[in-house]
Parts: sequence; structure tokens; C-alpha cells
Amino acid sequence: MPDLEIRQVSKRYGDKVALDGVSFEVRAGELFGFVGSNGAGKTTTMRIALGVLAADSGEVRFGGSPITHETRTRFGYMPEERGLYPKMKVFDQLVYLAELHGLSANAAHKSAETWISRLGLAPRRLDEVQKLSLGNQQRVQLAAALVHDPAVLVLDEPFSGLDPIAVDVMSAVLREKAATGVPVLFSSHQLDLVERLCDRIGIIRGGRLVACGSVEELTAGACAQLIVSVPEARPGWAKELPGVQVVSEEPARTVLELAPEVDDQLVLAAATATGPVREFRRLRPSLAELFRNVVAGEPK
Ligand SMILES: Nc1ncnc2c1ncn2[C@@H]1O[C@H](COP(=O)(O)OP(=O)(O)OP(=O)(O)O)[C@@H](O)[C@H]1O
Repeated sequence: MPDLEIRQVSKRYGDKVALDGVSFEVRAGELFGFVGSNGAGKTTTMRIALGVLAADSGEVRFGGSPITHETRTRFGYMPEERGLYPKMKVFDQLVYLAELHGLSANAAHKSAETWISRLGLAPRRLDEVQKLSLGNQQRVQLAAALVHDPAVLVLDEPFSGLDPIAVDVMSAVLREKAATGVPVLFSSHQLDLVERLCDRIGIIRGGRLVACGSVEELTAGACAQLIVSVPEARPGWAKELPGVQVVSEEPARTVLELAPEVDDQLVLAAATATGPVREFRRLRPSLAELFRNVVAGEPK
């Protein structure tokens, strides 16, 4: 399966610069989480990636070629504003959308049934979409993005408003699709979920991509924190160590922040000198912490 590449994409709405030279790629088989504050430019990027909105400059490529009408029919899209036909029944809607994307009537029926059952919609299959709860409408929307077996998946906040069970179903489906080689791009404000689920993450701020990589890559340069447990240590044992700041100190658990040049093995030696060390581990900053640092002072 091919990669989806967004290259140097810029977009203005009147005077407002919504995107300013955004570039990243979603590799075949990867789950890519797209995060940023409200108004940072996620929806605009995704709509341009799909070809439903034109960029002012830059381009989007799939499998090394520009997006065409033909490639676009192989994209699966879950728009933020949802966009289902409210009065159509769930089953009919999915069959209709599958046929619109080129499936035969028979294949469209089969695929609609498969996704209805996979997404727990069987009891609702003959209901009008407008009569479903919002969470169930979202499941139908996911089914609509998947029913034609897309080669690329782009989902705008697919997890918003879902209950925990639905979050698990959505996560499993996205993972499965990625495992078949499909590039999957989705936006979310649920950073713990993005951190858990995604292979790589892009952080957009004020229309510019300010960080991109795996969580490990993104947090590699961050100030190292250490958790050290020396139950018999005398209080304040770490206070005098050069380049080390004590974040918190409880009897059995001291949290330290190390300046980048400090060798953690020296800290370990100092800890051992004061008593038996029961725990010694580096603490990685969470995506939420990283996000706060990266977007701090975001332009309005
Ligand atoms: N049709 C439009 N006309 C004018 N400005 C727009 C339009 N669509 C988006 N914008 C502006 O472009 C910027 C980027 O918006 P976009 O919807 O892409 O952000 P977002 O990251 O998806 O935000 P959210 O997390 O709130 O969904 C915002 O400042 C927004 O107000």
C-alpha cells in the first residue's frame, strides 16, 4: 500500500493564514495522530488531503502521484460535520455509499452487513440515522468511511463523544485497517488515546507543523525525570547533586529532574550510597505535557 504525503501545503481564508507550509507523510500501515488546539488547522489540512478543499500552494500525493478523481474514490473520510442523510435507514445509507464508490450491488450489500455487525449496529440497521443516538450515528459514520474498503483513511475527530466501549471498537478497527497496510490519519483532542494508539504524531500550531514523530522521538530531547526509591535514605539525599532538581520527595519515592548533561548513573551511585535502591527509572513526559510545552504561547 502507498504512503499519503502532504507537501508544503498553504491555505488562506481571506486574510487569515490557516496553513503555512505544512508537510508530513502518513506511511502505509501507520496510525498517524494529528493534534493541535482549536483552530490550529487540522480540519483544513485533512480536507485538503482528501481533495475536498483546494490548497493555495503545495500538493498532496498518494503513492507518489498527485491525487486524482480516481484515487479520491479510494479514500475513506469521516468528516467533522458528519454528513449522513438523516432520513435514510442505516443499511440503505451504507449500501448507497458503497455503490457510489464503485462497488457492485452484491458487494455493497455484503460490505454494509459486515460493518453493521462489526460496529454493533445490527439492532439499528433499519432505523433512520436521525433517530440514532449521537454515538451510534458516529458508528454509522465510521462504517460509511469503511464500507468501500478504502486504501486511505482520514478521520476528523472520530473519537469525540464516544462511550468507552465505542472508543475500544473504534480503536480496534483503526488498528486493524492500519495492519492491512492502509495509511490512517485522524485528529483528536484526546491525547492519552492518541499516545496509546498512534505510531506517529503530528502537532500543528497556528497553521504550522511544529513537531512530528513517534512519542519516543518527540520526548527524546525533553528534560529527563527520574523516579528513585531508596526507602532507607536520609531526607534530602539528592539535594546537593549537581544539575539535579528535586521535584518531590516522599519517604519511599523521590522524583528528580536532571539537566541534559547529567549522567543518571552518578545519581544511581549517590542513591546506592545512601541505602538499598528499590526502584530507579526514567519517566517519559506524556504527550499531554509535551503538547502543552509545544503549543504554549500559540498565536491567536
Ligand atoms: N471556511 C472558513 N472561512 C474562514 N476561516 C476559516 C474557515 N475554515 C476554517 N477557518 C479558520 O482557519 C483556521 C483553521 O481552522 P481548522 O478548522 O482547520 O482548525 P482545527 O484545528 O480543525 O480546529 P478544531 O480543533 O476547533 O476543529 C481557524 O482559524 C479557522 O477559524
